[in-house]
Amino acid sequence: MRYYAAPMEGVTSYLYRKAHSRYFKKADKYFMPFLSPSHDHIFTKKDLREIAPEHNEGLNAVPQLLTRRAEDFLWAAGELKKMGYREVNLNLGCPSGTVTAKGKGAGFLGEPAELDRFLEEIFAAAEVRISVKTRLGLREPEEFSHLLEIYNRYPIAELTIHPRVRADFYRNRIRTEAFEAALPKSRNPVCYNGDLVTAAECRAAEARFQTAAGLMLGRGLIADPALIDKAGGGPGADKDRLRAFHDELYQGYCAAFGSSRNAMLRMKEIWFYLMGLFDDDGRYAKRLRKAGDVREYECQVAAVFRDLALRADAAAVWRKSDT
Ligand SMILES: Cc1cc2nc3c(=O)[nH]c(=O)nc-3n(C[C@H](O)[C@H](O)[C@H](O)COP(=O)(O)O)c2cc1C
Repeated sequence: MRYYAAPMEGVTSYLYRKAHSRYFKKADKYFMPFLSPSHDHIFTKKDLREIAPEHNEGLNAVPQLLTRRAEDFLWAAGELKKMGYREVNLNLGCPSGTVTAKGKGAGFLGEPAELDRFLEEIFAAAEVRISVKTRLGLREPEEFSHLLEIYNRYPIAELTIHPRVRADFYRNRIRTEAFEAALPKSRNPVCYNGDLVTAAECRAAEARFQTAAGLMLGRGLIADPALIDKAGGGPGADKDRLRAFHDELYQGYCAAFGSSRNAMLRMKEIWFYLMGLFDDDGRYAKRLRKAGDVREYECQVAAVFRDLALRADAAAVWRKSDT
């Protein structure tokens, strides 16, 4: 089974991809957090840093676009092709209110006729492979049968399905049975995404979705960066490897931001998930979260590595706070 790293805005930057692939089993694909191509067809500095080929060397990195304008998608896909990318992913899953209000991300799923026209235009003209990351619908999982009819009209390189609707955000029960029903009906290769946190869960998904082209890991992989190693029967991470990974990432952010404070804030996003791998009753996580300056942050990180044992499987600590 192929394992992919999910795009996570604010978490899976190019520095994250680089450090992850250096210390742990490389994902077969790393999907990048979305870029929103602007009407004036200029990438921002931040976008350029993410997609720079030299920042993604040696990785199968896939840029993702969030837009509902075919013209803007085609411009960005053309630029990405010039940079050497062979696949571009379309975001049809983002549930954020500011995104869906503009009919983008999961919001686009509520306008199937528009979406069909958009897909027709981009598939007619794009010179790169186009993959799609979708939810089951905007409001109801029943919307998916019509959406799948539309997807089946186009040669989608890979259709990643996160079996929730927009209204579920990233919480609520995952609708596994809806994914299972859709899998044989897709004419395009399908990838599963959602709530895989332990190696046992990954292996169960492999067994249950044998015809799937891949499994995409999001929060579970941030919580346990060795999850792909473990799913393949390999060893988990020890504290030394995790510490080296942490330090490389932290130092990378300090250098890239020119500010250790901003680097600390970025690292706290990662710790929100990564604390799940440590046997903590909540006290260390709280101290880390509350660290007000860099010295305090570094002390708390040292304490976590010194005092806490690693769990065999990461705990999905984010479920408690309903992210
Ligand atoms: C903080 C955060 C940022 C995310 N950013 C993106 C994104 O940029 N593009 C995207 O398609 N999905 C994004 N997602 C969704 C994830 O890619 C994934 O679909 C979701 O977390 C469910 O998978 P998981 O249960 O394995 O985490 C994001 C999710 C989270 C929690």
